Amino acid sequence: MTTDTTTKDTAPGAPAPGTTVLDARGVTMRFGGLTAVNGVDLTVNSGEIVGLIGPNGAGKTTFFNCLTGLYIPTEGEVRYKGTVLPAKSFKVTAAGIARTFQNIRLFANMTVLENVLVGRHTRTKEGFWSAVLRGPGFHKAEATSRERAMELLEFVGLDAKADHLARNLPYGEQRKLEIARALASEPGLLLLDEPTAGMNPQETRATEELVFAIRDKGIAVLVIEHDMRFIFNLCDRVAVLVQGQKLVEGDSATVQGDERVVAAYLGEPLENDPGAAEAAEVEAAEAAQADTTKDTAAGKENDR
Ligand SMILES: Nc1ncnc2c1ncn2[C@@H]1O[C@H](COP(=O)(O)OP(=O)(O)OP(=O)(O)O)[C@@H](O)[C@H]1O
Repeated sequence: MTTDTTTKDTAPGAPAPGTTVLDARGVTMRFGGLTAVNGVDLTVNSGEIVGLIGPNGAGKTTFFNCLTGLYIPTEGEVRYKGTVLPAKSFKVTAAGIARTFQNIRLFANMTVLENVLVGRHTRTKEGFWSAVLRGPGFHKAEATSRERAMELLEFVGLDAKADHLARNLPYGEQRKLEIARALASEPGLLLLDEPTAGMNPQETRATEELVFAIRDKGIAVLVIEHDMRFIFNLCDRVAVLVQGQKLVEGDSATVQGDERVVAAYLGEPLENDPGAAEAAEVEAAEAAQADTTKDTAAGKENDR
């Protein structure tokens, strides 16, 4: 596990160490009669990886949407570095919050590099006419953007595939590309919505390392995930949402040991439950072994 907290390679949008980056207070989101998120407080500080977990339908994605300007909370307030967030998602991105989505949203027919360049648009000052006239300012900005995009691709391990079409990447690499694109807006806070969904154990492990490396660049991270092993390995702090409300918040050991959390998940097996597959495999192998032993014993009986 990478635990190096040096910030020698600090990202441009990274906040000063130890500051509150995100401060959500009393966030409530109602859809008609349904209260999807109910008075949730959550802070994320610089240098922190915070996890948001909860059963299906607990309100995690809705809460994320309230943090990124996709939804305007019915009640409550969200501040980023002390300033109340604007109500438009592109302004939230420009302010310094970037996100990935539960369902990958890449430009499938664009190259890997182009996808990252799209993510840089909130950081390029060159306007429409500059782009049309393609003057020296445009070319310089374009060269800088390409250079930064390639750096980010190298960071996530996709530089060799810069010219591939996004749709031709394997699933795990598409998720990495989404992260590179989000980083292209030079965020101070990165929100990851189920970054390991559909990944195999090796890809999940690589994603864990990538998130640590992002944190080591000074970017605060808030992550939703159903894979508990991933969350508890990764996060400095974990908040548990149940039916729209924050039930518990604390470090991994505190949350894992909280009876209310265990109860909230009862009746709904954890997705990617750590060890469940292996346990099933061992049980099956033991059962098969028992059968073979029985057959052999029976065979020996018959031989007599
Ligand atoms: N746009 C919407 N309109 C109406 N209801 C919604 C909307 N978005 C979410 N909901 C409802 O709000 C509740 C919370 O949903 P949400 O997707 O935020 O949960 P979640 O914790 O992210 O679940 P999952 O882990 O399955 O992704 C659910 O009951 C859902 O049906």
